[in-house]
Amino acid sequence: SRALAPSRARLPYPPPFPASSSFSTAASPSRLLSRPRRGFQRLPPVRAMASGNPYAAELAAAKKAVTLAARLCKVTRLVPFSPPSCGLRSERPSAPHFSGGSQILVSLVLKMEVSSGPFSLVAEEDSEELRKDGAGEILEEITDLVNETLVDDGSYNISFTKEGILSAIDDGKSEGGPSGRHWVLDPIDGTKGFLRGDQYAIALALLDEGKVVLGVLACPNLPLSSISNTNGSSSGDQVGALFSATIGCGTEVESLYGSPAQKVTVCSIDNPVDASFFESYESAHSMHDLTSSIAEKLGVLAPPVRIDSQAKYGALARGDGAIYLRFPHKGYKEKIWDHAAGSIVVTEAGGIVTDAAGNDLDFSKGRFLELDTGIIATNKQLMPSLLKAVQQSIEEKKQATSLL
Ligand SMILES: Nc1ncnc2c1ncn2[C@@H]1O[C@H](COP(=O)(O)O)[C@@H](OP(=O)(O)O)[C@H]1O
Ligand SMILES: [Mg+2]
Repeated sequence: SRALAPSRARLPYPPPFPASSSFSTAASPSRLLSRPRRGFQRLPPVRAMASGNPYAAELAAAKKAVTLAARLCKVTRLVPFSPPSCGLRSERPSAPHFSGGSQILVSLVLKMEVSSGPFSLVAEEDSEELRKDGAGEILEEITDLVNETLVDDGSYNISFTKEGILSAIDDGKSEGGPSGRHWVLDPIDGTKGFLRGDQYAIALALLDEGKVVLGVLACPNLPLSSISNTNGSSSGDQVGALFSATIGCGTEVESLYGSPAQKVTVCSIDNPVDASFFESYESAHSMHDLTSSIAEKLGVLAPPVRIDSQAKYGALARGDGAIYLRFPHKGYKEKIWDHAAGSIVVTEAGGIVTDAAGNDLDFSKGRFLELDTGIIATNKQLMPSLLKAVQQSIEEKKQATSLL
């Protein structure tokens, strides 16, 4: 086992986990994990900056948490060929490892870094599958993934047992709501994109008294330069973008692997003819026929840019495109973790995010959003004509359906 780096955790060790038996100081046995070392540096210790940002400490913790989770999501494992004498090959753990591992890591880092008040996390994963008979191996592998990511970073002199890992994932069971502070996490948003090797995001937001006050989006496969007029794939460009926004302080983007943060703003296009729009890659997630009717009414000429996950909100926030349209099929209920971080990243960049009736999104109602039909986002100039086109297209679709 490896020597652990000296602790840099801001809080006294051990951190405030429910059961003290849930962590140990010994690293778990190595399971031949390896990760791409793109010149990873230890992430700086989190400290509140005198920046005039009332959520500076929370923002720094959130950025650290999603950056570590993004590293975990890039892990490959070295396994022996068969026969073993043929050496080792690289293999990716399966998707549940990454999603569970990402949620656990974010939960642990936030708990270690943000000490004020009770800890509440509204997140997608729970431990039900991991607690089942026969899930021992996957739990062990997730535990190793988390511990090795923490050890590699070197910020924390700590290693978690399986019970500590289960308890960290269960921290995500909060119902959120209108009062107090709640972290909101999608540990891997855009699972389909993740599985295809396309776009995905680790999306983390903070609700304070029912309002989103902070959001970070780690987009490990998103090019750092604009993806306008592409399908979100990189053509040799540097990938790995980290968007961050705090209420009243604007939106920034930086490299996930370290670069100075730069302010971003939505595009200033006011003629829809010059606009392009983002939508889900998956037609099961958003009605492509409806969005094509909206685009046609607006006079948008460019084809849709279809990419997975809240990377769309990030791309919109830096002006890669002008409009985001999302219209799930009837009966689908949106979850807050699919939009909380993305929405503030766009609004702090000067954009507007509403439902199809033009109402602001309300994140204070628990784990789900209550909204009218769909979600749209664009700049202030285009919103009035976009809303009109949306409502006309929805009306036409309703009438066509009622005739069937
Ligand atoms: N039938 C459906 N309609 C709309 N959204 C759906 C859906 N099934 C899953 N989703 C949500 O759409 C998200 C992905 O959005 P996008 O299409 O923009 O990539 C998924 O996030 P996860 O991948 O985190 O589960 C999931 O929450
Ligand atoms: Mg999601």
